[in-house]
Amino acid sequence: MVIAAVGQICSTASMSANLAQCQVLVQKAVAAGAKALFLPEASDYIGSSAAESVSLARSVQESEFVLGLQKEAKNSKLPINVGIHEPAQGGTKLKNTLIWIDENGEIVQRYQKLHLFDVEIKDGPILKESASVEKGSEILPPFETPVGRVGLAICFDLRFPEISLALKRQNAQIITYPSAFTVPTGTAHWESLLRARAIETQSYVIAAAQAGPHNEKRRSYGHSLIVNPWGEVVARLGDEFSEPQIATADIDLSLVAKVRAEMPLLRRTDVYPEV
Ligand SMILES: O=C(O)CNC(=O)[C@H](CS)NC(=O)CCC(=O)C(=O)O
Repeated sequence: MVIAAVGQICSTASMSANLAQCQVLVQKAVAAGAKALFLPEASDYIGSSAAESVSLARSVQESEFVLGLQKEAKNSKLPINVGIHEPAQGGTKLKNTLIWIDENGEIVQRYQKLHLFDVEIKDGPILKESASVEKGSEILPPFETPVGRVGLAICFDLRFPEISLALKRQNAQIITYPSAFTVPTGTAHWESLLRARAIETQSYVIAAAQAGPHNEKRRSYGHSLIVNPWGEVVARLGDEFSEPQIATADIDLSLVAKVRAEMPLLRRTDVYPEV
């Protein structure tokens, strides 16, 4: 068994303050004996407008946030999965990406969010991610890590089971959903969707969440979770945002194998398409 840590922060437009929050979480994860730390979507910053978000984006070679976390990973020998922004080609948009920094501080995997969050909910959030973000175009194959074989997805991707099913078919044992869910949609759907993805893929689901007010206009739901392949919540945080927090869980890969062996989910791909 190995311990995984899920981290919860409240990012603002200040990259240095956000890095400081993540540094606290690295120390907490190391103290808890974790072998990997999972951080939320957009940990580097959350801007108060599309224009501000685009103007803050830096390449990983020039991002004080990413360089700082690489140093932390290397010094602590702790792999870190973290959501960031990167400038897209042309300079008018950015990419919403998720990187895996290994225990040597190297960026070894990168996934670009496939589904963008464009919503107009009456009395609820109005957000148009596609105005400032370029969508990704591929599912990243799962890769080996000290906590198991990890498949990457981000936030709103959670609502599209095709990605998690494809990752499971490619042998993922853990699926990540780093997020910055809105409060109304999180209240209604967050835990149900995460548990459903864990149950139907018979995988661990690790979902690090942004929590609390990022600026005057925007607030996130929090409630970071780790769910086991039987659908049980094995680590949970609340909506706290006053200080960065972690929760940890044992990742038991023999449980993944047991659940899959006891209840094989054999797809009828002769009837519906395989994803
Ligand atoms: O804006 C940034 O910098 C970081 N990106 C986000 O916070 C994204 C796009 S606005 N948030 C979501 O996808 C929330 C999804 C959600 O809440 C749901 O599916 O219900």
